[in-house]
Amino acid sequence: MFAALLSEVSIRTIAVIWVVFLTILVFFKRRKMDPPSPSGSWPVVGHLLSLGRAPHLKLTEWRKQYGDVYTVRMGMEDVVVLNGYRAIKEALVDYKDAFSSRPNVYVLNLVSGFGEDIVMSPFNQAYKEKRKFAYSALRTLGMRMGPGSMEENIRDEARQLCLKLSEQGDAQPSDITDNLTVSVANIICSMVFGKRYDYDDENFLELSKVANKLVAQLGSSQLMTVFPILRFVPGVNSSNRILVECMEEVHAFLRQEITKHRETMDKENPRDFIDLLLAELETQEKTDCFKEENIEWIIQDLFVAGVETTATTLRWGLLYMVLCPEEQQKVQAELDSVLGADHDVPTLAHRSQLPYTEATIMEIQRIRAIVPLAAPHTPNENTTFRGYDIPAGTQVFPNLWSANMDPEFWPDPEKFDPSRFLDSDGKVVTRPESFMPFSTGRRVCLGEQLAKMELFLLFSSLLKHVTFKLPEGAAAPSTDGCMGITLVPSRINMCISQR
Ligand code: HEM
Repeated sequence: MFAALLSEVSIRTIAVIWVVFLTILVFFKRRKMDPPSPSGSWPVVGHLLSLGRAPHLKLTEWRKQYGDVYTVRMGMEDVVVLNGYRAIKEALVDYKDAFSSRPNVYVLNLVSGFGEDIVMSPFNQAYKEKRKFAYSALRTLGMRMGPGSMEENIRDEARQLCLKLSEQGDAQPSDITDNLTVSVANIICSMVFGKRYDYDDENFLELSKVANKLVAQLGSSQLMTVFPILRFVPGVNSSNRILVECMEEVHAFLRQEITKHRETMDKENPRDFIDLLLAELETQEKTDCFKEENIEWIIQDLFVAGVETTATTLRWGLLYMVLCPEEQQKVQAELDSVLGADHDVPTLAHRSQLPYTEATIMEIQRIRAIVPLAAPHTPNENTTFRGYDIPAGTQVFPNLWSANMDPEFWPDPEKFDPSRFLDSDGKVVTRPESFMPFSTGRRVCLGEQLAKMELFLLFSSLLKHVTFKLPEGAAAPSTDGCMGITLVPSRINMCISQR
């Protein structure tokens, strides 16, 4: 009986100790902390319906309620959204080792050769070598002086563009999107292929048509980005097929150009980006990180990431110039005072003497961040950020729009006001906080310097030679824009008068 009592007591004791132990364990074990998430997530679609056609606006609005770091559900997947300058900088700069990779997203993988390029490459040794090479090639080409230099190529395009607009005349209001796209594409062609194309060159027109189709298709493949399974659904998967066909055409063209370069190149005197790539390939073969197949994908990156972005920024610029004619006049007055009666297009040396023009370009990039959610990032491994657990592979969106439009840094953010970027001496404020059109950290835009050169030379040349106006009695165009792979303004017909 004693033995039975003992065993009952000890069983009870053991049970109590076990319960206490488990309670302590549960209490002290740190609970997995997910970032907060807005209500209204539906099965299968998650928050997609609430995000609507302007996700950057909804995500920025949710910041007020859910803070700088929160989660939204995109279809069946959780996405962490970083809002505001501080959270974005902290993640992409202070935690750069954690947040510099790219997630596994089917459509993006498809158009990047499954990470063979730079933009969508996971953060690894091969990425570092591709980016290092491309960065130094752009620098090498950018530092060349005189005829054939990057600056001279851009100035040539600026002249051609102004000439084209003067030929069109000002009788009929017109939209100049296509002209801008040709100019910017030709700048990349000069840099990559060592030659520009005439506006009516058949090869060039064909390539532009395919490239535009590719970009448009990418914009309309967003449903497949969220639900990759749709690529197996007959009928619905047509966009997948079109993407593949467009890419095959682009790559066939690129292969031809690469072959021609290989046959004619002189290693000692690289003419352009392709020559530099081919020369690099020979040295890189030793490390095995940077291979033949990367070449086409890196070149494709320069076109996909470098043409629509720059042309779209210029389109927003002209839209704000017609909406704010007093700002257009201020820029033109500054250009006239510095350039005088010189009819040629400005040079980069004029930049420091044209602070208002420079500030206007910065304001255009602030008020309409054309890549409002940057490109998706992901942590390489499970990461704790601001007390939240973010598993490896989770998509992370840096909401650049929320930084550029943050009222704490930019009072009355919807007001177009270039003077925000000038200090009390009228000088341009360099590196202002909370201004991130090119993102920040390790994956910051590779073409930032080139884009800045293009924006300055093309925008100042246009305003030096031409005044843009809305047709008499026309309604003010919307500044909402439409989200594709970039935030694009609607096409607007403008009166273009020679100055
Ligand atoms: C106004 C024009 C441009 C804007 C606003 C812009 C903006 C951006 C943004 C926001 C990103 C994503 C950064 C991130 O993931 O955090 C990016 C990446 C990139 N951009 Fe640009 N871009 C522009 C022009 C260009 C040009 C002209 C080129 C090259 C010719 C270029 C090449 C790239 C590349 C290669 C990446 C990927 C960088 C990486 O993942 O390491 N961009 N750009």
